[in-house]
Amino acid sequence: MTGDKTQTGDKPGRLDVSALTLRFGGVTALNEVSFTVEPGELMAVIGPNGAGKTSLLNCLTGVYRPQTGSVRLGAVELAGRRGRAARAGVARTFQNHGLFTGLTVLDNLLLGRHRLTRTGIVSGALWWGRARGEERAEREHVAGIAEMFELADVLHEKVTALPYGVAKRVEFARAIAMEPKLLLLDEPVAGMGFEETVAMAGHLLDVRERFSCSVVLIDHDMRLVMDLADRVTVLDFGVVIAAGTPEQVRTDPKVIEAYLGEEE
Ligand SMILES: Nc1ncnc2c1ncn2[C@@H]1O[C@H](COP(=O)(O)OP(=O)(O)OP(=O)(O)O)[C@@H](O)[C@H]1O
Repeated sequence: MTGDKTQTGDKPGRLDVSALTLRFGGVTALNEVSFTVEPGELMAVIGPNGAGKTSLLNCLTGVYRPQTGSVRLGAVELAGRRGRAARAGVARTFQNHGLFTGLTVLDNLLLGRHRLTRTGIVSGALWWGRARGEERAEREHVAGIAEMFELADVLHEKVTALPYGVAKRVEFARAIAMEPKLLLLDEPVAGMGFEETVAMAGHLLDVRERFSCSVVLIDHDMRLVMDLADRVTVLDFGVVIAAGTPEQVRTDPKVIEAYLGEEE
């Protein structure tokens, strides 16, 4: 079973976050947070330090169990259901990439495909021919993704040998290899220089053009956010203080006030 059938009319791949409240003791990290992301849409979630962005991502992946509220991806309820998110088609990148550093780029990308491969270990042993055929197809698929992310030259390198910016790109590519319905990007350009940031922004645009997954992007780089997002949700002390297009949010007095003193 992959999830609860909650109501008819749920759009596959639509993220529906509803009245999410998460407390840590006396701290309310998220307070009645609601928003939706349509398939193919890029939603940026921004806010000053401690606003609740990471807590939100952890609720979307079922790592944190909110006290109240729901997180639905299509018809599947994810809130508090650890382990269900990946099966439901959620892929996430991390602030400090979450790759297997001792493995090659190719193996990391193939591991991203694991959820999607049909032949398990036992059936693979029984149906060796089918397993071989599937493996070949997987390698070809992954090679195409590596090409898209300009990783073809480093496919057989171990991740540990790669510069940080390239490793972040590998992680992004691995998330795409999972063919996600919902892609969660946690500070994809953090720690990158200007050129690497521009390159990453290009890959983000590429992904938006070629795939129809819903995307939630968290980043402190306002230029990236404002350039790429279709809509922006602004959190402050766990509360949604503004939501709208980048232009609407940029000029919102509540947002300007929340960020006063935050800029370098
Ligand atoms: N595991 C935890 N235990 C207790 N309090 C927590 C925990 N995780 C987060 N918090 C608190 O919840 C609030 C929101 O934190 P969160 O890390 O989600 O904010 P953030 O917007 O991601 O911040 P940053 O931009 O600095 O990463 C903060 O007050 C934080 O101290």
